[in-house]
Amino acid sequence: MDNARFADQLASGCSALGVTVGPDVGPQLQRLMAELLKWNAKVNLTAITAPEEVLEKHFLDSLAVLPEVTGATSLLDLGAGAGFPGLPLKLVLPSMGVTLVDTVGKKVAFIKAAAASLGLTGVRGLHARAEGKPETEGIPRAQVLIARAFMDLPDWLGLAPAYVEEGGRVVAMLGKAQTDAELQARAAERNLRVVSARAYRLPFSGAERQVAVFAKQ
Ligand SMILES: C[S@@+](CC[C@H](N)C(=O)[O-])C[C@H]1O[C@@H](n2cnc3c(N)ncnc32)[C@H](O)[C@@H]1O
Repeated sequence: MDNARFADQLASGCSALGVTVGPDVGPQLQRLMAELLKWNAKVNLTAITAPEEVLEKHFLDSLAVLPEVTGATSLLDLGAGAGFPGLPLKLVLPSMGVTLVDTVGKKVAFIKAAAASLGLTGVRGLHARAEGKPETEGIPRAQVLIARAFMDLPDWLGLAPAYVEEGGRVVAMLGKAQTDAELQARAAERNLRVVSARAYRLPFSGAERQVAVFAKQ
């Protein structure tokens, strides 16, 4: 994808999602895509490899949750894989500290290399398994905890509160939308409350997504 097409697709995708990004973000995302595709040719990081799909399914889907994340000083992305949604969010919110955790060493190695190549500060890639014991795992708590495609919602909500600072929130990016009643029920089981829930569609494929935010009762 050439520079002009990338810029055009990013602008129209952001506009469809109702999010705004600064002028530096496009070139940074292009560099991130180049790094991802270069690494992916050698080590399997993601099944999404067509540039148009990387832009939509990784980058724009990550940026779609900017409204839920903006204002946080720290973000913890559990099960970040090749860095989604944490890396694109960091590009738009550069003063936010971001920790990205994964059990797979090569994914964490990529996150670290990509952050270095982009000259990002305040990004930490952590090779660890999240099992609900942040101290023993060496995983820092954050104001906002986020995950995409990580665990089933009940398991995720069981694990998540341990990683959230007092007054913080849990952001769940869901491929399969839940009804309000289902979200309320899942939250109540874990002594959480639903702060917000919002459905959206990816701008080009029209694929359905949902983002739900939870806080401690
Ligand atoms: C389906 S991938 C999603 C990756 C990324 N969030 C995305 O949406 O592209 C799930 C990731 O979670 C990681 N993972 C699974 N269980 C984990 C755990 N307990 N702690 C940390 N990472 C875990 C896997 O290695 C995998 O990279």
